[in-house]
Amino acid sequence: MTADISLRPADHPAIKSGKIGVLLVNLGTPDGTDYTSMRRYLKEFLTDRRVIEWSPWKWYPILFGIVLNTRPQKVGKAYELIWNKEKNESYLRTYTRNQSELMAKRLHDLANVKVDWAMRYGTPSIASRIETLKEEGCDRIVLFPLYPQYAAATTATVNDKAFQKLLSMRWQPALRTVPDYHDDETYIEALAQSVERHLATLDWKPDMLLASFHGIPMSYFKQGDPYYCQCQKTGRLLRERLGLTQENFMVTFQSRFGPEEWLQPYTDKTVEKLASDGVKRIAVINPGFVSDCLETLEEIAEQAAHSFHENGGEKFTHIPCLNDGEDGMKVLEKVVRRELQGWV
Ligand SMILES: C=CC1=C(C)c2cc3[nH]c(cc4nc(cc5[nH]c(cc1n2)c(C)c5CCC(=O)O)C(CCC(=O)O)=C4C)c(C)c3C=C
Ligand SMILES: [Fe+2]
Ligand SMILES: [Fe+2]
Repeated sequence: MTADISLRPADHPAIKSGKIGVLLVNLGTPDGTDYTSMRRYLKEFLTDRRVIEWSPWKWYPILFGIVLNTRPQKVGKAYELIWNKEKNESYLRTYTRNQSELMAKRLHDLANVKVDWAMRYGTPSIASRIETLKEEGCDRIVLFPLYPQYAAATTATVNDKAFQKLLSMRWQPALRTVPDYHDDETYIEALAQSVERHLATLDWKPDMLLASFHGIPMSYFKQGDPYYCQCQKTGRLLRERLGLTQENFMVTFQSRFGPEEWLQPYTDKTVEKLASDGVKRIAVINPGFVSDCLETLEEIAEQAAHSFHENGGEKFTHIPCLNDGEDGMKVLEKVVRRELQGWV
């Protein structure tokens, strides 16, 4: 039976439709480096149960009693060192916005597609961007968590947040979530070329290349998170493509948080040990980060470099993330076009 359009009340809202949205989502970032902005950001981040899986009964007294009183100042100072002063924002935000604008240009042949970006924590929120895409007529949305390797703490929490928004909508858009692309050949090639191009600008060659990924607690891995295995595979494919061996290439894990055991080997301890063992020249790449951010620019390019030199190392270089460069955009475009199949 077809609906009788004459039954439509005069005040029934006119709803646009027929378009497809592509929503790029990265982790998030504080709006400023001041205490209040940092605290707001960390509170949203660290109350996410996909990130901290401890029961709130155990975690909240520590979070609200200690962490949120001390960490905002400490991390705010670190953010200040890597703040994009020209735009007054973090680089993660700058790169994510640029990726969205560049993606829109690259998809110009698809007239019905609109591209936008959001952050899991902070602004612009996933809910606000889904709302806008829907208002603009998108009844289908490709949701792209910008993580090459799947982790519940990153990919799943982006998906959760999007579906949570859909819970409140009468006319939901169809939602497609983008899977990981940890072994995609365009991605591996882009990483390899970024290493080769960067090393060609130096007048020295590294004795060791570290591929440093963000860590997760070991318990998350034991419960079935595929993240560790995907990082290992990305690392192996990159090593093979670069023609390196296990003597001069290592996968390590950084950014430990809290007292638990995290994935090992730890990047900071490895950097110290390599220097103490007499390795003089190292390079570090962060294949799991689509864009440079606090964890790459401060923790690796600043802190790890400092610790390498303190312990007797001589040359340290950080290879930038793919960011909004041509090769990185090619990877993101390939994944998006693959996921748009059947819809365009
Ligand atoms: C238990 C805590 C954390 C888990 C698990 C975790 C996993 C995880 N994180 C990223 C990527 C990023 N993390 C970033 C910052 C950051 N991460 C944590 C904690 C966990 N992350 C904290 C508390 C912070 C904030 C800074 C700090 O207080 O140390 C960022 C940088 C954001 C920026 O604005 O620059 C990224 C990116 C991945 C990929 C991951 C698991 C796979
Ligand atoms: Fe993190
Ligand atoms: Fe960190």
